[in-house]
Amino acid sequence: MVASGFDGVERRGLMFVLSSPSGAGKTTLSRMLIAETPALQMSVSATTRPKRPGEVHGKDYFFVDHTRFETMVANGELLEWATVFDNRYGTPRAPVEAALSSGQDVLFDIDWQGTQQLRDRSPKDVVSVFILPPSVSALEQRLHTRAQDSEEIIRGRMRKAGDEMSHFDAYDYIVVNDNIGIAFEAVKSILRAEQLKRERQVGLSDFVLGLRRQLEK
Ligand SMILES: Nc1ncnc2c1ncn2[C@@H]1O[C@H](COP(=O)(O)OP(=O)(O)OP(=O)(O)O)[C@@H](O)[C@H]1O
Ligand SMILES: Nc1nc2c(ncn2[C@@H]2O[C@H](COP(=O)(O)O)[C@@H](O)[C@H]2O)c(=O)[nH]1
Repeated sequence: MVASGFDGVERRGLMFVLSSPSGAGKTTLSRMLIAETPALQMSVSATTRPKRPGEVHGKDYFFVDHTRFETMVANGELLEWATVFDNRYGTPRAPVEAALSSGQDVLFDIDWQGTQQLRDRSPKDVVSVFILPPSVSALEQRLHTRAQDSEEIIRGRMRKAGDEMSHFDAYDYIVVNDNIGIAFEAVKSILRAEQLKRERQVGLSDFVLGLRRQLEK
């Protein structure tokens, strides 16, 4: 729990999840959120996919081989895991649990399968946002502009975009990422509103009772 700034009022950390078809912009939005919200911790996933140019082990992902990934699964080291685009991806459990128990919010950039697993485990603590592209042509253009995947990989990701998008209705919020500034403001507002939800603020009853007592004096 973390103090909310008022005597006796504390807040439980929440799990803020962004999902989207590949290229819709969740990594970009995640980086913007982390840069502007010092108290928000990014969950760094483990993956068996090859490192892209510029990616840093331990910052963008923990790049591991299949054997290590399966060991992490067998040892219960992952909070959720899934196969996405023929690679394995999973969320290391320990840093997330440490952050949440100290009242810190955690940001996840994970697919629909992982979101479902987190929701099944902690339905009250998960806030999920699905990011949609403004059009299919914009999505394809973004994957090309990012210039980090081969033509074959881009084609594969475009083929699977429809399937990923079909899960939009399991999410709490939907944001269309056309203008990045507007999409960022929308995502930021969702996070702020969810942080202020009554049920996340522990000790409110006593706080209000204290205010009422002062009024009765
Ligand atoms: N609103 C936007 N307008 C134009 N380009 C954008 C916008 N949002 C993101 N981009 C660009 O689109 C590309 C893909 O974005 P990003 O890597 O954030 O997508 P992603 O959803 O995280 O993809 P993946 O699931 O493959 O990791 C990047 O080059 C990014 O700069
Ligand atoms: N279920 C999980 N999905 C994850 C995790 N980390 C990333 N992802 C998703 O994989 C795809 C592809 O990512 P990319 O970096 O290779 O482009 C994307 O949808 C991510 O959200 C995870 O730990 N669990």
